Amino acid sequence: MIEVINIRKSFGDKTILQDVSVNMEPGKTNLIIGASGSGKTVLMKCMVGLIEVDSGKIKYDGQDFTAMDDKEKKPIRQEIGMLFQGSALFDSMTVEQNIMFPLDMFSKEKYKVRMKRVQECLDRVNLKDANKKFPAEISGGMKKRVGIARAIVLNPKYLFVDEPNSGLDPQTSLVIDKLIKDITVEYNITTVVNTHDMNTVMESGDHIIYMHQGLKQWEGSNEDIIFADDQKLNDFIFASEFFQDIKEMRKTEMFRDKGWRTKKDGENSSRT
Ligand SMILES: Nc1ncnc2c1ncn2[C@@H]1O[C@H](COP(=O)(O)OP(=O)(O)OP(=O)(O)O)[C@@H](O)[C@H]1O
Repeated sequence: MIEVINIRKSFGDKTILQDVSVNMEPGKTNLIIGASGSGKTVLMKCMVGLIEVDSGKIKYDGQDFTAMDDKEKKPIRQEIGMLFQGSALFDSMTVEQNIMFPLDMFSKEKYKVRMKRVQECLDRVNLKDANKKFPAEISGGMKKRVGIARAIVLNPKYLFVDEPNSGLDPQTSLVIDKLIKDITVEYNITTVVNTHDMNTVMESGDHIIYMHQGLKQWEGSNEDIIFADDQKLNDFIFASEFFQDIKEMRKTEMFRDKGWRTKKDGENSSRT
């Protein structure tokens, strides 16, 4: 689990994060959502230590990451996998070499053992016949898969993903979302995803954190979001009439499927 406890961050006289606290749980896809400039990336960078907080704490499984020096942070950093926007692959390396890179840096295993692990990860993300290809020779969706394979090659306990669907078509986005979610559950990873994609929110959001002007405005699951009455959240997620209608339809469906009673039935709404 990653605990974010009362963190604050300003740049000059501009406050970016105002007293944010949140727990990111293992085996869950924890999504950070919010408008451009609301502080999502700064929050994520504070969590991995790329930006130093002004006050507050970040704890990794109970260990106070913010109180550690660089040497003390190293073992935790080795347990963090990262997937950046645009996948950030090395253009001059093949797919295989890209995934091997973290192992070359941190593993003392023999080449054969490392290559076996590379192949396992390639198989896990369902990438076939791409080992010897260069990033320029594969599609955006395949690049994401390579990025995911590289992010999990060291068996991370924590996975940070920035905008997994940027530049992908809706269908490929769903496949990538599912892959991230499946891997999270399978390896019990604490996954933190920064996203603008409402499909991701509705499909993979076990735990959603909505940021508004540097504050944690709302948190809950993709099911809770249907029933949320936070005006700012609703304005953000269900901005268009189309999405508003879908929300109402989904709400009605969920009431029906789960046997909840609605006010429409002439009774008080009740969820159990
Ligand atoms: N290193 C920095 N120095 C000064 N200001 C910064 C720095 N990094 C971020 N900011 C400011 O912090 C605010 C929040 O930025 P952040 O990148 O977290 O937004 P975001 O919610 O991730 O937006 P987007 O969805 O567009 O990526 C912005 O006003 C940005 O200009």
